[in-house]
Amino acid sequence: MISIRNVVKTYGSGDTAVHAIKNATIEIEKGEIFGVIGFSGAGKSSLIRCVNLLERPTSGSVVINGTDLTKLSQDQLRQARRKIGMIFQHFNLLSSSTVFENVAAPLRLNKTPKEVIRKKVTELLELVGLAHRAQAYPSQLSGGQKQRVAIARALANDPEILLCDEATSALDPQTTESILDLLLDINKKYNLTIMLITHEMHVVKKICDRVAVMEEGGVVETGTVLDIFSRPQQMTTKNFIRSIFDDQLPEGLLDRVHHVPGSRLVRLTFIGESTGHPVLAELTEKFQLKPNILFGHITQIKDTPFGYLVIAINGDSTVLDKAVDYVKQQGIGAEVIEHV
Ligand SMILES: Nc1ncnc2c1ncn2[C@@H]1O[C@H](COP(=O)(O)OP(=O)(O)OP(=O)(O)O)[C@@H](O)[C@H]1O
Repeated sequence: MISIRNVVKTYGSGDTAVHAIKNATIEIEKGEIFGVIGFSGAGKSSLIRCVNLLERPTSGSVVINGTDLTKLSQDQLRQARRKIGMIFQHFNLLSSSTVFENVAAPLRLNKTPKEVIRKKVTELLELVGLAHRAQAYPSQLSGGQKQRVAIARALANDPEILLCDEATSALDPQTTESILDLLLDINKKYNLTIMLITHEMHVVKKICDRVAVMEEGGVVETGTVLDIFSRPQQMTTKNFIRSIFDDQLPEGLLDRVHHVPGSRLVRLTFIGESTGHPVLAELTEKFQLKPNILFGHITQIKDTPFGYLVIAINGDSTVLDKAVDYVKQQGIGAEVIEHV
């Protein structure tokens, strides 16, 4: 659906050149919610703006449904962009137009008949829960309501793709939740492909199917959100996951574990059904171990329960090896993070 191939974006030239995207390749499937996460300056905004050519890549291609946008004429590009809606962190609404007129704007540009516009805008405002504010002006709305208007406007031309540039970064946590729920809703209802950029792992955890992690202009890791949470490879990814659950154990606690010879610290990860598995009881029953829980967290990644436990076990090393293997056979991730 969206193929970002070897995209490079350099601003300026010579000594002052900024290499915002060094070489990014991402494939996004139809109907998927794909997140790009990275710290400030990683190149996320530049990347998402290259998808609809708000920024033209310095090299590389952006292929949407088989068409390379970088090869289109201005007129063809205008046509192609109709199928790509976009929302922004600061909403970008027309302040002197009503909510109705903001949503109608893209349709008026296409010279859509008045009656069709009235019907479509009414439908969209109902979808985003703002039918009763059609005659209000943006200044009379809350941030969440403004973003709802922006979403309605982005959907006016029945796009196949919605690009979200830090769409919830200016909103409080509760409003963020409701906007993310709305995005999930429209993704399901219209099988809309959504690409979003964010610096909040919470956003990725709640709505994304897959995620790419960006660092210094490059994509350093890509995978399903469950994979990324259960087996993060890069330090940046681990740091983002720590913003959701910080498994750094306090020094004092580690010291105590370090004083018990033959101890192992094991990180267990439970996904889906395995969250219901009484594995600690089994370690006691089958291996006569006495697991000591040092850290635990259970959460939901999109629709799937995800649990995370750090335990200390000690005993004979052959028994500990067998116990760890047994846990893995039960479909539970088990990674020995420290031997004492
Ligand atoms: N129009 C521009 N002209 C020159 N440099 C730019 C421009 N836009 C972005 N940059 C630079 O490109 C790099 C990547 O910026 P970009 O905004 O894409 O990153 P980001 O990950 O979205 O960061 P943030 O979350 O802070 O917006 C930064 O060093 C930035 O200063």
